[in-house]
Amino acid sequence: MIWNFTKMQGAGNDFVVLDGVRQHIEMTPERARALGDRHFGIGADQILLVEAPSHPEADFRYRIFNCDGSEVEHCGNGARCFVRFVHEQRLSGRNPLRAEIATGLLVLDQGADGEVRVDMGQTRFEPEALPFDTQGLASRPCHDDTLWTLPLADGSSPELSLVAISNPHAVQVVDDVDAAPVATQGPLIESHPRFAQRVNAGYMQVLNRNEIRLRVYERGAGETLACGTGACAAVAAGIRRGLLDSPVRIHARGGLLTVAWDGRHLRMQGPAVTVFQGQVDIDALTASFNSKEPAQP
Ligand SMILES: N[C@@H](CCC[C@H](N)C(=O)O)C(=O)O
Repeated sequence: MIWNFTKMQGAGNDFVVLDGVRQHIEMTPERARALGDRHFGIGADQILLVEAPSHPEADFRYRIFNCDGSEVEHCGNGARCFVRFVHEQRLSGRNPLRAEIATGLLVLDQGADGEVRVDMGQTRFEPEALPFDTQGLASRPCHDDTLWTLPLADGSSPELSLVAISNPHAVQVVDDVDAAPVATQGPLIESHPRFAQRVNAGYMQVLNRNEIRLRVYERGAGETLACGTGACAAVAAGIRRGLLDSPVRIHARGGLLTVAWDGRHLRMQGPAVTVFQGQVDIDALTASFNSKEPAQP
């Protein structure tokens, strides 16, 4: 079966975007893994699927798959690419657009400058929202936030802010984001058994009250060049810790995002770029991906 696709990126966080309105797309974890693979597939951090909505107030349903095949609740950089895709493919001329995600409705607006602004929906901070098992763990109040100390197998014990932007985030503050142990400690946090649905691990360096540097080890994708929901989580955590004031400029390795927070709504702004379009034989691709040698231990 041949699928048309579009390759897109938002601040270097890259996507394969599929129109599931005009073509029949049956996504599976195996197909998402094959599409996302950087050697056997097209290569992407996430696969985005645009479908007809089930919610009466939504224009489209927006589904997200990590490159490990897991379907997830939200993707901020992907949300901006979703708007550009819908407009460029002439699926709709509406602006703003309303997109249905697993946890509710997003409102997305493309400006004349090409930047897309997203109202990121509900934000929660209580451990059950991620969920995170706090039993027996040390914590301390920090301004309006609660920091949880999580002992890890590498001997480190980061102090984490918990934020759910529909998807789960654990954010820590570091002195120098370039020296942060993202590649080694990130996976230990991501798959820690206290996070029953795994977690995105954020590392934030505060430059001043309106500017941070950020790296994120993403659940199901590893470190990406930028993470939109991670940026929102870091800003909310930084404001709750008393370190930041809205709006905040976020320097990720792949580009610049801006996030504003009024205590209720998080609004994110940033680029969304089409890279190329193509066609893929999904059955042939999945078969060749599945025939590769298993990774050596
Ligand atoms: N890159 C994304 C987040 C994608 C989902 C995330 N890895 C998860 O599993 O929750 C973004 O821009 O927000």
